[in-house]
Amino acid sequence: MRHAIFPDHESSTYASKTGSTSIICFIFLIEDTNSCKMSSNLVVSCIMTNDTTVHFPCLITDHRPLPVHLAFRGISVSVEGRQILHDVDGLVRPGQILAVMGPSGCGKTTLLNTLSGRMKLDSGQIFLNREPLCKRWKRKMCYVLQQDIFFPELTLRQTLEYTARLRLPDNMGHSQKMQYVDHIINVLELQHCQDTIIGDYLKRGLSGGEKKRANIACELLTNPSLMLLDEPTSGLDSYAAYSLMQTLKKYAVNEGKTVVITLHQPSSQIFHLCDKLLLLCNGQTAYFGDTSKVVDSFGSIGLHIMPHYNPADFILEQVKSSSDTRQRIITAAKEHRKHNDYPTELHCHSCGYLNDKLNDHTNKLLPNGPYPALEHDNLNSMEHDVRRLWLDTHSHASSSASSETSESDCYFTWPTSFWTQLKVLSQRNFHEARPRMLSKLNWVQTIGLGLMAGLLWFQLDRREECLHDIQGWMFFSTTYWMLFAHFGALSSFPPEREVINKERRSGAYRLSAYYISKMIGELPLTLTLPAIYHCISYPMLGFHSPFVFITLLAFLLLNTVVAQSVGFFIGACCMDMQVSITLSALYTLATQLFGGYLATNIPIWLTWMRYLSMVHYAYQNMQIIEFSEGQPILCAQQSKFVICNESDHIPVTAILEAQGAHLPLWANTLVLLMFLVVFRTLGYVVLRYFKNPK
Ligand SMILES: Nc1ncnc2c1ncn2[C@@H]1O[C@H](COP(=O)(O)OP(=O)(O)OP(=O)(O)O)[C@@H](O)[C@H]1O
Repeated sequence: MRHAIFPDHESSTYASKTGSTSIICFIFLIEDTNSCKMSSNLVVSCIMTNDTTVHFPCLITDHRPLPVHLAFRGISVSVEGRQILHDVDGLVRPGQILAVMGPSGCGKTTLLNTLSGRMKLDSGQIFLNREPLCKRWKRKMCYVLQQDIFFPELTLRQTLEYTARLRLPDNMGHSQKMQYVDHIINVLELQHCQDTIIGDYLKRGLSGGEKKRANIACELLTNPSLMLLDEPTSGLDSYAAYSLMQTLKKYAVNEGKTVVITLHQPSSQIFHLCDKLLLLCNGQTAYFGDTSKVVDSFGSIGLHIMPHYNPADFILEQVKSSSDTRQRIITAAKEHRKHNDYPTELHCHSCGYLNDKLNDHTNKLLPNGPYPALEHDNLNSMEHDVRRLWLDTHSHASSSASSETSESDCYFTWPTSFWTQLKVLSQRNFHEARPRMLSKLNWVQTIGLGLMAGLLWFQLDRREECLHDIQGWMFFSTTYWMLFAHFGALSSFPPEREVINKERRSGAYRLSAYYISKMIGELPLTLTLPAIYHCISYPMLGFHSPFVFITLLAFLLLNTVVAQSVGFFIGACCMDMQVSITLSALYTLATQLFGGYLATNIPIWLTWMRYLSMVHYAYQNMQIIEFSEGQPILCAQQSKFVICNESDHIPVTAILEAQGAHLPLWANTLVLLMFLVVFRTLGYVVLRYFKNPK
């Protein structure tokens, strides 16, 4: 182990060679400032490997490219009582690509889910640099899903910038984060499409291959040490697939990344880019070892490849052929485990590294740390290097790892503070929701409707004959904006939920920060259109005081925000859009029916339903404001109000009593605010405790 101090960490490349062995350098920034500035000192810890030149971008303390040595052994996983993986082993080192291959349904994705900590093991062990997999390691790994999940309206660059601001730590300056975005764009050769929107099936944006690269770029931003990629080449043409794999290979080698990738039917070029191969057959290991040796290994059991045949196609055909052949292959793979060339780390199935208390005790007695099995093995030079690497990174990874390590013991911190998350997510929410919520069509609809309502109820007199029309405008306005906000929230949630779940799974931010930022980011957008509508239609109706104008607007907006909260809650509860639409239709229709305008003589046993109607409270308050201010409502000659026998005008109380029981202004306002708080809180609780992505 050698250390060197470099005065200038802006230099992004460090390469050195000593004789035939080159040096991989892990750059650790000793923080003497809040951000990665020119004056900061760098400690470069150099560890011998037989790798080649290494290139590092300017990185940050928390995100130093800690190399990861991934070993898993005896992995068995069941889903719903069915065993998917049986006793699967594997090992991959920094700078290497491990390809997981096998026929469809053999358990490739399940294995990646397991390695990423998203699925529980029945038995087996997963170690990263000798530490059992735990939540803290999630920060050091990325999982690129098969599906490309993004906000379609954002450009590639905006997507990457928001991801960088959210997932890179606060002690990294903004310009550094942007520099890092540039670096990743260059690495993945995405310069030409960085200002193109991601797009979806409605609006064209990035091509399929560019989306795949964008997906990988988002994950690379966190500078993960371990990359898990689920079929990144599927759906790409052979050139795009090869080019992507080449980029990944270059990146893995240059930056010391450990890569595990599932592949369906790779070309022979892609196949040979992978260093290690784990071939699965019905969840069992059919081969694990060097990719270059698989054909020989199959040859040794009588399965010979024809000349010029793609080895990937050949081995897949063999594991899909007769059950006899499959059994032969699986038996040979089991036999291979006993050979000397099988990785030493995978030999011992029953002993743990750090979980095993006995080992732990022994380790304290051993000067070289907790890995007795290696001590006695005949290690080749690579094994020595790896062991040294393990011992070293182990000391950086966890100083407390000498005791039993469990999920709960692992120290986990968010990459950014709550306030950073709140700020960035609010901006992103605003940015992402603006084209959707303030679309041209929505503007046309709002202005058109405002004019229509204004013309329909134009300059109404304040007479009993017009009372029903004034109430009609109020009821229509509250109901329309209730429906608009409610269904808007409902339809925005399902597509967004996918992105949020993906980001939450990778531990990018707190749910609370997301939830509050959604309210903050979307609030101005939610309020804009109803405010425009009100500004157009109410003056046409008969503007009589600025106070009434503003107060009516306030209640219309409060009603809109409350309706949006109920929409979020139902959207959060229902994974199925059809179910949420049905529930929402029932609720909003009931809200209208019991609002107090369409039906005034509600059967006694159903009157309690009106208290569940948010429109009821907003409508009541609007009437209180409208009819208690300005000119009184004059009685008709044949008035239905008893009070008109004694007076020439109708007081507000008489108007409200005609609709049944009513509450004072403050009580209606309080109930509306309670609706707001209760439904927002319930939405959070559902997302937090019932829809928590694993
Ligand atoms: N949640 C689940 N419930 C029930 N069965 C499941 C579940 N997840 C996976 N399986 C089953 O486990 C097996 C392995 O699935 P997995 O997705 O890991 O396969 P795969 O090798 O990745 O397939 P493909 O190459 O088609 O993506 C399949 O038979 C699948 O039906």
